[in-house]
Amino acid sequence: MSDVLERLARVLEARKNADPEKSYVASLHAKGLNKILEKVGEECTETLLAAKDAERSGESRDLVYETADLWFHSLVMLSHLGLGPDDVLAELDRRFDLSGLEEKASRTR
Ligand SMILES: N=c1c2ncn([C@@H]3O[C@H](COP(=O)(O)OP(=O)(O)OP(=O)(O)O)[C@@H](O)[C@H]3O)c2ncn1[C@@H]1O[C@H](COP(=O)(O)O)[C@@H](O)[C@H]1O
Repeated sequence: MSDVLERLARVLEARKNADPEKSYVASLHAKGLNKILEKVGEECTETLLAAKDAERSGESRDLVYETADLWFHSLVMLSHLGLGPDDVLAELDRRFDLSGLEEKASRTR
């Protein structure tokens, strides 16, 4: 799996102290949590609409694009609150371990 989340998280962290006139991420931090949540909500709605379109048309490019926007703005939200992708990945990892799926898969190999 790519390390893009880690690299992006480092950039987002650095943008907390950047000039809001020069950086989109810094401008979101400067506007505050409500603006960031508004963007997460917008991108969520756009993702749902793109998923319905993808089902109808069989074309998934817009869905991938909107999902990237949603993930990106979710990462900005986490960063604003002192969290990062590692926190979410650790939670997913914990749930995966709990499910025992990995162990079951290795038994059938
Ligand atoms: N991955 C992204 C990324 N994805 C989406 N966006 C921006 O998110 C916005 C999407 O919101 P909309 O589609 O609603 O566009 P908009 O109407 O311009 O937005 P608003 O005026 O409503 O806020 C656009 O301005 C996109 O440019 C991103 N902006 C930045 N990044 C990454 O963040 C890094 C830092 O960005 P800067 O802070 O701009 O340097 C970059 O190097 C990129 O890697």
